[in-house]
Amino acid sequence: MQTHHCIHVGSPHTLLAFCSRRVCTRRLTVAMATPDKIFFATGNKKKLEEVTAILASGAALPFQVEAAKLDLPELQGEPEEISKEKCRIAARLVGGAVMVEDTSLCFNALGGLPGPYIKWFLEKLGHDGLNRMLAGFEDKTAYAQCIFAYTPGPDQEPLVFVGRTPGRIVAARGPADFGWDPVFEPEGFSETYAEMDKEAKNKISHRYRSLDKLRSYLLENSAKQQ
Ligand SMILES: O=c1[nH]c(=O)c2ncn([C@@H]3O[C@H](COP(=O)(O)OP(=O)(O)OP(=O)(O)O)[C@@H](O)[C@H]3O)c2[nH]1
Ligand SMILES: [Mg+2]
Repeated sequence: MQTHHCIHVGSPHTLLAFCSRRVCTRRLTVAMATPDKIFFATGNKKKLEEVTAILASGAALPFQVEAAKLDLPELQGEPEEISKEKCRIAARLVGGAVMVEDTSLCFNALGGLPGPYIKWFLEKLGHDGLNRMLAGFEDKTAYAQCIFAYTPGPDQEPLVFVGRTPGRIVAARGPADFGWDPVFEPEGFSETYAEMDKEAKNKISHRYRSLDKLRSYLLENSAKQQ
């Protein structure tokens, strides 16, 4: 029997095994195991409520999702990179498989800003201030974006899943118990996120769209292991 000395090159969700023998061109693709438990790391109670409801409303998962209450840093840069780096930090802190998400609110007239910095804009300006930022523009359209990042462990590169819901910025309507929900009216609806039933929001939201992609990935990946 020949002995192959293979090196393993980690890509986000596969282990690619390349044989190091020059004559051998064999390349194996092995799906990365889905762990039994995945932490959802966030410091935001409302996000956790929505994630719990979205996961409960879909197909049964072959792994457990456990909340990890962490105070994760607010990073700057491109939204996908922010989410990935947040995920790397969380994976080191929990020492295992983890998912995080980073949420942006992007005004089209402002080239996508405030984007990932919406937390500070909302905190400093409030709902009225967010509306006033668009006072000089005809275009009040915006999109809500959620990017889940997932890694099976601290030594693996995170994968990202982008979910977007288009809409527009309006004067605040509805309960003010979650961030900018009162000023965001999703396209095709006459209610703001805040005025909608939780269930209705969770069927069309940026968070649902992103988490649904991650869920499909995890289900597919765990099916491959059966
Ligand atoms: O009305 C809203 N509807 C939503 O669906 C929603 N999702 C997030 N947010 C707010 O937007 C900022 C994102 O910043 P963010 O992603 O860094 O979140 P965060 O710092 O609160 O938690 P985390 O980073 O620990 O997970 C924070 O102010 C969040 O409160 C939302 N507001
Ligand atoms: Mg944050």
